[in-house]
Amino acid sequence: MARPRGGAGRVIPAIDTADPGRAEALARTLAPGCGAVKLGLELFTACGPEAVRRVAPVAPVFLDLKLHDIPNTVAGAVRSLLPLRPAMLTLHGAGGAAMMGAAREAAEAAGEARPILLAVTVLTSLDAGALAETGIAGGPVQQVLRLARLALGAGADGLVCSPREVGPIRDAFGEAPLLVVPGVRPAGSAVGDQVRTATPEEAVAAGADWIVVGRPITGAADPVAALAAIGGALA
Ligand SMILES: O=c1ccn([C@@H]2O[C@H](COP(=O)(O)O)[C@@H](O)[C@H]2O)c(=O)[nH]1
Repeated sequence: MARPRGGAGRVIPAIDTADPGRAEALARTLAPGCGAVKLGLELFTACGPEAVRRVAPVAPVFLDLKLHDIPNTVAGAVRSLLPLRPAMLTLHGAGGAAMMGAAREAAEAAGEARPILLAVTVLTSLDAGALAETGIAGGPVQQVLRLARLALGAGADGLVCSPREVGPIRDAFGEAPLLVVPGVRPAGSAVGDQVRTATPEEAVAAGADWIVVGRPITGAADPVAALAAIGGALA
């Protein structure tokens, strides 16, 4: 999947539902106005690979399963997912270099069709206090940069981070890493459980390649119009 040049191609709607019919229908209506669609844990735990098979013919799939286990197990999970031909796949950077290296090695078996491997850094729902409760002092930016270095050194193609860390990552690592950014909220929309947020325009201006937007699109009265309004305002 090529790096987007701007506009609607930068937007990845997060389709969080347990209903595969709704997922497929949303993907069909949103696909012409976006770069890919994101399917995650809610759909996959409800319906498994079949849900991905239904959506994959409609739009490139960012499969956000956030794999996090011992290296052998994660490598096996990546091998099992390859037949679904996801365009992008996530694993947790906190799983460590050996785990991410094993995932990369397993993904290589797909050759040209290898999914983009993205390391999730610090979840966008965590602030400094919540992160400290997990034993990590120093705040999100420091931890994101630490995990970014580890992940990029271990073979990840890019990172998932909040809009707040995009600038520091670009300063530290330049243009090479692909940056996929959730925690994005159009001005005036409900933040919900997201904590480290910014607007779509702010995220892209900071250097995000793709932005992930879920509920502000899927919960809108007119999801196509909501997506178009976001994509249309982006550089
Ligand atoms: O740090 C992360 C990593 C992944 N996500 C996922 O992105 C979407 C965001 O949905 P919204 O409705 O726009 O909040 C969701 O699927 C998360 O699992 C994230 O938010 N933060």
